[in-house]
Amino acid sequence: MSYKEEFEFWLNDSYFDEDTKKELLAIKNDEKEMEDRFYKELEFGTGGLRGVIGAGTNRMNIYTVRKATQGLANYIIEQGGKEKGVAIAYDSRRKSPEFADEAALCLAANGIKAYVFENLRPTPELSFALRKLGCISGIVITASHNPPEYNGYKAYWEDGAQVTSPKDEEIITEVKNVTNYHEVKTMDKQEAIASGLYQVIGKEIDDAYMEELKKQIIHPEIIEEVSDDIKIVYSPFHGTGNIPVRRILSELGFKHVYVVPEQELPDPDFTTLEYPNPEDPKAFALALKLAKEKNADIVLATDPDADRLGIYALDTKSGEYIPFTGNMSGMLIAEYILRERRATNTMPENPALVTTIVTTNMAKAISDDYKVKCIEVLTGFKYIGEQIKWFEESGSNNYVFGLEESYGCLAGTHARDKDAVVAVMCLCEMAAWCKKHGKTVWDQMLDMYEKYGYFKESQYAITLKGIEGSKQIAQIMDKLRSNPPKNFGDLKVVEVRDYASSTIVNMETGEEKGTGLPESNVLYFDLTCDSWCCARPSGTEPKLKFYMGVKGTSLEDAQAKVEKLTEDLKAFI
Ligand SMILES: O=P([O-])(O)O[C@H]1O[C@H](COP(=O)(O)O)[C@@H](O)[C@H](O)[C@H]1O
Ligand SMILES: [Mg+2]
Repeated sequence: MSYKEEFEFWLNDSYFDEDTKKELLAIKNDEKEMEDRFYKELEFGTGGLRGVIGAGTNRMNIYTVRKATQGLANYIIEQGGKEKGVAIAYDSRRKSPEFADEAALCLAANGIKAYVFENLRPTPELSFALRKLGCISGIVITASHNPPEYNGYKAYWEDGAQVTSPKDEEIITEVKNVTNYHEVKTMDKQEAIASGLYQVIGKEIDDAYMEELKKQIIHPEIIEEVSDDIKIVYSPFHGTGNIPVRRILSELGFKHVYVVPEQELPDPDFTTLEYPNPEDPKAFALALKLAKEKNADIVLATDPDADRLGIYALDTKSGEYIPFTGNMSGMLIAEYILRERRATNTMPENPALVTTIVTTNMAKAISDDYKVKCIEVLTGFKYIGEQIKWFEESGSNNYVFGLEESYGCLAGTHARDKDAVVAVMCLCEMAAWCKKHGKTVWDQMLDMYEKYGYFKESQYAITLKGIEGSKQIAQIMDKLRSNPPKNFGDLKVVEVRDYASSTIVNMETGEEKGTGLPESNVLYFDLTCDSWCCARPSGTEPKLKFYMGVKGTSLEDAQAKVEKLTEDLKAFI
């Protein structure tokens, strides 16, 4: 069907409700809007389905949620997993509880039991819950840190990680095969509850999740020692982190935790923020204000589904709060865990740290220092989750820590997705360790730069929306691919990795080798002087992302180098 036919179908078929039709009637003279809403179906990207809430096949609404779920249900049945059930969580976004119920009732109508959280919960808790309950699959209704007009659908499999290839493709095929909306099943909620196909979950899972988190604490005695002195400001950005983060910090004995009052309660409009993303410094305005009033040591914020953590730490010398990127906070936690596990003899045999191809190279320097293997995977925490599954299948427990540049990490294997609740906990333990040793978290970061090297990374993204935007993104990638730059300013391109064709080409010798990773639309340039840059279309937002990294001789030198590389890279776009 053309987009116009699809539009007419939604407008006229009895399957769609009156509000949906009203919404569509209002845009009937707006060709562009009509095309954007109907030219395709929402696609599974890095983090499942993600789209603007509204009527249309390319939007998040009860019909697209049900259809995706029918596809998932068909797949579950085909895989023989029907008896195991599916766990469902949702965040504080507009329509999140409704979409969660739609998904649950579609599963129930297919004879698959749905375990639905009583109210909002963090994404990592769902990852934990589905394994705890022995489910075949899991769903989180969330668009993570995207702007308020978005919602989404993260899909998990039995091992607790978001689906990767070939499962994602197999599920997508099943969803595509649902061509008739009338084939999508649903049932009455009361009936589903009465027949035992809709079960509400809550406290028992929360308690078990908290217990698992606590197992990651290495030095409870240090927390106790400094608990009177250390001050923490925290914001859940109107999302799911509020209750679990407060609870874990209080149970561990942290006494001075100040939650940003304006951002404490769920709010689907994220009224106090432009963009509820800890990557955005503007999102920290209220938290930093409170931190100054309280003279806090550290300032923490989690995104709405509580799988990303952003931090600022007080530099007592300048009196300023210093922002930490996801790479920096990830390294602080990684170094602490690796060091203290070595010191306490609690490191597993053949330990491994898992990072992604766009994560800081400091990860490699630290893991070398502690004789820990560093494994690099594609962008997307699901690939880190997949490694944990493979470790487990091989009968080992090598996994120590996993992190990516986009503010996500995971200590422990209770969840198979990034977990900002456990990250807050580890970060606060590390901050307590710093306090005990008379230094700030920023001092610790400086010590790490001095020891491992002044690694500095940056990101540059261009937002290109809609059909035109995705064409432009494809064109830029094609241009870079067909005619790869030989140098970026003074930095020479040593190797070009094209993850789409799984090849690494040496620019001097022409020698070719494989990337060893699944195919993905990513171009990576290895440059001279320990520098690199990388381009990839985002799988969750209409953006083309460029990542770069350098190694300097001092903080200032690294900063200048990364700025220069960013400018030189812009010349190719
Ligand atoms: O959005 P979240 O926090 O669920 O996070 C998701 O998207 C991020 C950004 O992906 P992309 O660069 O493709 O937009 C990924 O790094 C992350 O692993 C994934 O879980
Ligand atoms: Mg998130």
